[in-house]
Amino acid sequence: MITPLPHEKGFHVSWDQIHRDARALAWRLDKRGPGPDGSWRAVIAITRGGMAPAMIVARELDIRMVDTISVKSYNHQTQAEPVVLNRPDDALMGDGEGVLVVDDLVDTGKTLEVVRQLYPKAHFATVYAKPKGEPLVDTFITGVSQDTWIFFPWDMALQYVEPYRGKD
Ligand SMILES: O=P(O)(O)OC[C@H]1O[C@H](OP(=O)(O)OP(=O)(O)O)[C@H](O)[C@@H]1O
Ligand code: HPA
Ligand SMILES: [Mg+2]
Repeated sequence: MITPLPHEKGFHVSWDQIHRDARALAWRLDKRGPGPDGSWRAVIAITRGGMAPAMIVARELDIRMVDTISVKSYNHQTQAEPVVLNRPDDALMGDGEGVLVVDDLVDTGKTLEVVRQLYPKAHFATVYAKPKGEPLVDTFITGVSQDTWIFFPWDMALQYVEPYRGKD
């Protein structure tokens, strides 16, 4: 028996696409920080999905202080309560003032809700956002419908597909 997927549509993102979109996110955030020149003082990546976008944002904005917070919410497409497994030193990040928290996407917003409680003054940025999560994110690049599952390049591989004529 085939178990139906909980999401009707698939949005497949290539490495090239995530690179372009994460760059667009960085450019949108440029000079919008609370520093005297609009700079941000640090980036926190929400692992694991936020690590690639956070690296690209930090590179574009020339931010060298980069740390991670480990949050696990999903097992494949099944959601559980988010658990914080590891987080930055409080002395470095404080209440999040001047800190960019970066993730690949916001879906229901539960992950960002947990991280926001830890860093109430941080700026929350994701590359993609679904409608339920939008109120939890300050800046994002592309909106995707709630019934869509986003497939990232690190979860996919190039695969052979049967020619159309060979299917029946
Ligand atoms: O808005 P939410 O409904 O909370 O979902 C969004 C979060 O879920 C995914 O992470 P996941 O927990 O699957 O871990 P991963 O980043 O290690 O893949 C994704 O990378 C976001 O962090
Ligand atoms: O649409 C999604 N794609 C990948 N990971 C996710 N985690 C929550 N929603 C998603
Ligand atoms: Mg994640």
